[in-house]
Amino acid sequence: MAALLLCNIHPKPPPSITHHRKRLHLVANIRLCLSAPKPSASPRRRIVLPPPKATSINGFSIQNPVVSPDRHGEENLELVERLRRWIGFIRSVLPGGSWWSFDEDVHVRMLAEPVTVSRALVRMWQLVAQDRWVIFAAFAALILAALSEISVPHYLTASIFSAQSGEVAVFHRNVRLLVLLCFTSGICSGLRGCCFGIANMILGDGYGDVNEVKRMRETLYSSLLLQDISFFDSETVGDLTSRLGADCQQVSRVIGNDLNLILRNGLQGVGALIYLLILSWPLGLCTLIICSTLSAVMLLYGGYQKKAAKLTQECAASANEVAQETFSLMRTVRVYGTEKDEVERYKHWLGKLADISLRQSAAYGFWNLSFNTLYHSTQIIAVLFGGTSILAGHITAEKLTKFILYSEWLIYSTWWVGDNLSSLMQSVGASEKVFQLMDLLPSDQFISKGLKLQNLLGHIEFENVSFHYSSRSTVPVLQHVSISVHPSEVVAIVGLSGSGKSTLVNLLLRLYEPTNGQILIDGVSLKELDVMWWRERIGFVGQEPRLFRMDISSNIRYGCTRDIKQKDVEWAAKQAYAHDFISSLPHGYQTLVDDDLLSGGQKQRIAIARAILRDPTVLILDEATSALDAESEYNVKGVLRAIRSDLTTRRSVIVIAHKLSTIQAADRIVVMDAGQVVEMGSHRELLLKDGLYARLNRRQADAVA
Ligand SMILES: Nc1ncnc2c1ncn2[C@@H]1O[C@H](COP(=O)(O)OP(=O)(O)OP(=O)(O)O)[C@@H](O)[C@H]1O
Repeated sequence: MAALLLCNIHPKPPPSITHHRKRLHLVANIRLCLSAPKPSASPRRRIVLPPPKATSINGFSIQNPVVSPDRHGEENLELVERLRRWIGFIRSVLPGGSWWSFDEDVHVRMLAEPVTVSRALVRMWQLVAQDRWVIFAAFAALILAALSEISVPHYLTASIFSAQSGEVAVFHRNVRLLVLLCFTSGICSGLRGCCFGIANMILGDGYGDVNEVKRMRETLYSSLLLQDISFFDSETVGDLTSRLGADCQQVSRVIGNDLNLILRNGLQGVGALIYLLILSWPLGLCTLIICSTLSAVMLLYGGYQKKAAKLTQECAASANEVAQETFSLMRTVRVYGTEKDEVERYKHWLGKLADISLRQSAAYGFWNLSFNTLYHSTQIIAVLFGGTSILAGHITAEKLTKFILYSEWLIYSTWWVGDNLSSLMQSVGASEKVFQLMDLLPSDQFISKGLKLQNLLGHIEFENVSFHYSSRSTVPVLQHVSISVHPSEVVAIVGLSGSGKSTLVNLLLRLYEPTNGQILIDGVSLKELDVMWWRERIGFVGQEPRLFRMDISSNIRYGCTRDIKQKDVEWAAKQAYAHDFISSLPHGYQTLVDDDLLSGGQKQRIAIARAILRDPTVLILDEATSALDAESEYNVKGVLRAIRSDLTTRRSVIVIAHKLSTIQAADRIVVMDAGQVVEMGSHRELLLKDGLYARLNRRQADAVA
């Protein structure tokens, strides 16, 4: 009868089913590793084999057998070799063996101290604290459901044995209680699941458009967006999107899933243990010892899973990075025919992921093995000691049945706690990077409130500015640069590629800070100005303007804080000679574009329209006309001339150009070489000087001729 009850009432599935597939994978891999080499020589013919090659599978080195001309000797050697490999492999897969260690070349980049479980939980609590009522309701439902569920075996056994002994009143009372317990546990379990689900959604696992969902993703995203530009020089897009996607999802499972199940099973386990000790303390003590052993194995397993989770995270991010890069450079990949190479690059990381997953599955197998052995030990102990006690008349069959049911409950609860604890460890492992990124302080530029000048004239002065990028601190990019741009002046910056022209503009936009010297705007240090205010007054067209996946009108309006009407957008587009091509598109200004749907010249014209629409005091054009055809370039230059000569709007213009013909009319030309200003003057003055500018000019003229 006890066996019948055991089969029917326990609500949880046996642990071994879930990972059956993974274990098959493991077996297949081990078979692959140990399969004997195919017979390579017939008995009569002498075959000269190539020299033995060393092979390595997961760091387990295998030496191919040396073939002797003598067949018996050859077979013996082969047998010895196979035996040696078997022993080597068995030793490596035993707990603590080399097979279990993870690949060394997967580098986990750490930004701060590792996160402990308690710290991770505190951080998650901070994220859901705003909606703490959900968590409290979830815990209340959890406690009620757990208490109801744990009482079921008691009343079930009591009902059966009261029916057997013919106590009708007791039987009916027990059945009524059973029905009540079933209802309470059902309703409370439903409530618990719902409340934890909501908590999960708040934390970041939700995909609905419910208010305040995805708090973790939001927090992480805004923390990332407020970092200095140099941060993005060192982090890759694939890595960051991986943190925002898969890692946030993994972390958000903690409260809604892992913690929920750990608490439920923990509570039920403690209840079952108390009940067991009350029923029979010696038998209860035996079960407790077995459960403690299980807990010790569980802790080891949890630690291993945490490490595996971190490595999985790194490999997944690297695979993501490769895919992202390949997709964004798809045209280059296609033209150079490197699809296979890219697949290999991706496969490399997938291989590493599979490698980690294999070890995780094997660890899971060990964990299940320990569980099953210890689980059956409790049954044997119960039957052995319990049966003897029944025979001696110390306990009743009803008590023993209850004991077996509750000991099973206890051991399954321990198993579930262990299983969810390892999942919790994985989530904590994944949370490390997420929290470290969340904890990064925003760039100073967003914290400090700077000055806003009443009347900006646009007088720019670089005073002895030197700079190097922090990612290459030994390479000076700018050295002692001193330039001034007067209000309404057009200054062109020319020089060889890599001489630091764009860097100069980056400093003016405050994307980076000078390492030495300072930049003054109307006599005030740029550092003291409110950076958002300053950037609002700049119109910038970069070397390779990129468009957002939105309609053309929104792309032109992008970042403009003024109240803009559609006619203003069209005016700016006309000024940038973009109106005609926009109007010829099927949906005109409402055409959805992204970076790949327009030509380089069309994108440049939209970017110029965007800069003009801002009505900037300082206009910066970094190779802004490089992709324009001769006519558009001529027209756009005409617009720039008009903007400049418009006396009602005073505008300082900085133009960087490689085509020297485009900047001849500039008020001043600054020539740069290796991060230094080597010449300065008008086109005519510089030609007379016969220096670098004159040389570059001659070269370009020769190239055209
Ligand atoms: N984000 C960065 N991190 C590190 N080094 C950089 C970075 N950006 C540019 N550099 C380096 O700084 C130097 C100057 O680059 P910059 O882009 O300012 O040159 P440039 O004169 O504008 O070149 P080009 O005319 O080809 O655009 C180059 O050696 C470049 O490799």
